[in-house]
Amino acid sequence: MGKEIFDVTIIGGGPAGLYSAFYSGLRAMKTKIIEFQPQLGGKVLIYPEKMVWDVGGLPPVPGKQLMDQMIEQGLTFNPKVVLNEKAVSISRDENGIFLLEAASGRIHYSKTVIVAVGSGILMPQKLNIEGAERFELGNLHYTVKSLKTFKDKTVIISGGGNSAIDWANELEPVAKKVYLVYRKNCLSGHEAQITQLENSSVECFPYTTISKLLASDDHENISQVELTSNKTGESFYLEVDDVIVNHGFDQDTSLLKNTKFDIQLVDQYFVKGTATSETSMEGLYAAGDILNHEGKLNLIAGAFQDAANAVNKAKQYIEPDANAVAMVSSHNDVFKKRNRELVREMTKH
Ligand SMILES: Cc1cc2nc3c(=O)[nH]c(=O)nc-3n(C[C@H](O)[C@H](O)[C@H](O)COP(=O)(O)OP(=O)(O)OC[C@H]3O[C@@H](n4cnc5c(N)ncnc54)[C@H](O)[C@@H]3O)c2cc1C
Repeated sequence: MGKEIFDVTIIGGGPAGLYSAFYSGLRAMKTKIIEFQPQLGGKVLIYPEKMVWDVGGLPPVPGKQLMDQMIEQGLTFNPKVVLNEKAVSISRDENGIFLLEAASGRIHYSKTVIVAVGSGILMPQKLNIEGAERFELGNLHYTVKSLKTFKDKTVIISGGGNSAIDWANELEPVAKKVYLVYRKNCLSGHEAQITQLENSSVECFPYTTISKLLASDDHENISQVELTSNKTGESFYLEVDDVIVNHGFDQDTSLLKNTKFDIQLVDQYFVKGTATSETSMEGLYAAGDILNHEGKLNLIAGAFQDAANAVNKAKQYIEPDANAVAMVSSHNDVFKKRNRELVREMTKH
């Protein structure tokens, strides 16, 4: 089978990658997204229940809804989406075509590349207890997908960082009882969140670790946890309905280090680029949290701007006579047919 060459291949399916895919379709380029996770959404997958206030033009919106809308927009022009695919290195052939090698052994061919890998591949640090993984389909959670799941439940949260504290505070009014266990004496979170926690009914166990998980009769769920004090070595048991673990994330940032040409990096990770998303390699652009430049805004709003700039540069790289920027959507012919359908729908009632 001949190799299929795309105009733009975007590595990373978070906000920057998704908006790049939308904009690339808008500029009529053949587009592919490669994403390691089994789903699109990027870091927003970590906070589906948190309210996001600072995306321009949107009233406060839960992360999940924002993510769903970004995915819908990103897929407007039907880019090819390759999930469960880890890009491991980038090289170029003698004709300047980029070769993206994946862990699966596949090679993706592209005229241009947009690196939108955010903070790299994030995997939650798992509970270090033998056999714990068998409860992951039951009541052992590494993220809070929906607060409702924990309504009137007895929940234990393990972790002393920002997210663990946030979850404890958010679950306190929803759950029957919330316990928080952490290895050290102090919590490392925002002052206001810690004060809220201290004034709540959340019961905290410092210097404590979950040392054992005891299964329910069906063997699928945890019914009790054994907690051990790091100071005295003494153990005790708590009956729980759910266990939430937030021990941070393992980060795989190897892609740019394995890349077969020099890309200028900042702090050995971030791509040193321009305010218009160019990197030190022609034809290769960056967008979102991975990009570093003087005007960089590490927000979703900033990712959108980087993405549009990256796509505009990619378009001109492939077609030097193309306009530097795309027509605004209200005047853009590609939306004419869709607008007619939308107006018909809006005026139906
Ligand atoms: C808890 C939390 C709350 C936040 N709240 C807000 C907020 O309220 N407002 C706001 O504007 N911002 C917020 N942010 C920041 C915002 O989420 C990021 O700025 C945004 O997600 C960056 O998007 P991105 O596409 O650059 O990167 P990411 O969202 O990190 O997406 C990168 C994607 O690339 C994939 N990837 C990485 N390496 C590879 C590889 N080698 N091969 C294939 N795929 C790969 C990853 O799996 C990931 O899906 C928050 C962040 C966190 C952690």
